[in-house]
Amino acid sequence: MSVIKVAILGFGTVGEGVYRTIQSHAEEFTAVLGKKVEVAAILIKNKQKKREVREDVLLTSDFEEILELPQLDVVIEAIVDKEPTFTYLKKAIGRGCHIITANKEMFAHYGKELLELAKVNNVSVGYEATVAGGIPVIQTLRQLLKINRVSLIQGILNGTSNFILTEMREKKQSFAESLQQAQENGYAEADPTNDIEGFDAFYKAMILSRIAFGEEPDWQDVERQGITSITSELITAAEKLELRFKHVASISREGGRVVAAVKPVLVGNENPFYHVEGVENAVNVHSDIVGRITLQGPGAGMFPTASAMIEDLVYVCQSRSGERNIVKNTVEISETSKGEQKEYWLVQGLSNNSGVTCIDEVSTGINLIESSKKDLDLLAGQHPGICYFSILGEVDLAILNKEAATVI
Ligand SMILES: NC(=O)C1=CN([C@@H]2O[C@H](COP(=O)(O)OP(=O)(O)OC[C@H]3O[C@@H](n4cnc5c(N)ncnc54)[C@H](OP(=O)(O)O)[C@@H]3O)[C@@H](O)[C@H]2O)C=CC1
Ligand SMILES: N[C@@H](CC=O)C(=O)O
Repeated sequence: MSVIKVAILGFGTVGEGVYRTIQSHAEEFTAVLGKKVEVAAILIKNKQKKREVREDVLLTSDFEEILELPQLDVVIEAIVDKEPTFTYLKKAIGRGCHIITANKEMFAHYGKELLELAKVNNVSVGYEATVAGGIPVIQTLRQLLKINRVSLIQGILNGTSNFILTEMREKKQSFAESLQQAQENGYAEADPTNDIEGFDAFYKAMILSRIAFGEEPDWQDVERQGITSITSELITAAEKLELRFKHVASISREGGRVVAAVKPVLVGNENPFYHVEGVENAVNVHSDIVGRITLQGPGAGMFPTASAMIEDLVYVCQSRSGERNIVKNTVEISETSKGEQKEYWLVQGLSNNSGVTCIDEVSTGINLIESSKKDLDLLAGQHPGICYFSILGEVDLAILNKEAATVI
């Protein structure tokens, strides 16, 4: 029986998960592909560290040794940083290998080049694991995009942030304790700033934007905010309003251009994101024929991510070119959200004489207010201590037992 020879770059949470899954699901690969899949080599940084791999696997810290293997069909990349990753993958494509990556930072920056290069070299690129861990969102979007016109994508795209927010709320743990737990579970990036400051979700949003809308917004125009400003006090105040903090990326086409934002928002029980807890991610796709669909599943971790990569392994072995005939059918959403209309916000740090309509002081120094985004942005520009979070959907004001709003 012929064999598909694979190299895995990286043997951390993801790389080891891919290796172990290839061993544990050997029969399924053979049944689906009609060929055996064999890991020929693994690239690591630290050669002194003990790894549990078969003796016939080449363990090396020199990528050139991998390129020189007599047979190499697929390179599966699970290392960190843009470089040397991009260079390695270009070389792999040049050698005629299909490539599969989990590295969203690298792919958000260089995905376009890699896809073009792959096309020229008649090989395929799998990047399902770059967005939302184990959820097959990229394959689903590819499928949806054939006829449906997508208008809006919203997603909880970072497992670490969602895990931290859940732990803080449910277990009353501190931010630092919750982050440490996420790191121990293998969810966080090597530099967790990427998770908690929203860079990771931003990269994922840009990858989704390219698939769904055929283009990305200007990166400078994307509002990116992480979860570091969310304190236990804010979480408790939100709970009093029966709301939960979720870190949400949204991408849509408005006014002839693609717009995106990545930031924490508040959602109520009626919102599908309300019940997305722990390391789970979820992606809502709004499109004209099917309406709204929600995909939900584990957004990080060893085997969920390995699942996305080994499904890609089947995909690249069965297809012969990168991006095939995707027609970018998208539709504009109406321009109602230009920041003019009044919305509800949870705001911390307002001083008296702010001139805003306060519905209630939910906790000391934390107010529920009604304002347009434009006015609030203006106020925050004048008073940099203010932090504010928009509430998606309705707020049940009956919870507050309040007669009337006041201007403060
Ligand atoms: N963790 C997760 O849940 C998910 C992670 N990803 C992405 O997958 C990638 C890997 O993440 P993860 O497994 O968590 O990371 P880890 O830090 O657990 O592992 C990284 C691995 O890459 C190796 N490595 C790093 N840099 C180099 C280099 N320059 N040359 C050779 N080897 C290198 C390390 O070697 P050594 O062991 O010797 O230190 C290690 O084995 C990242 O891009 C991440 O964004 C995507 C989806 C989910
Ligand atoms: N650090 C990332 C890992 C998966 O992409 C996350 O927490 O979502």
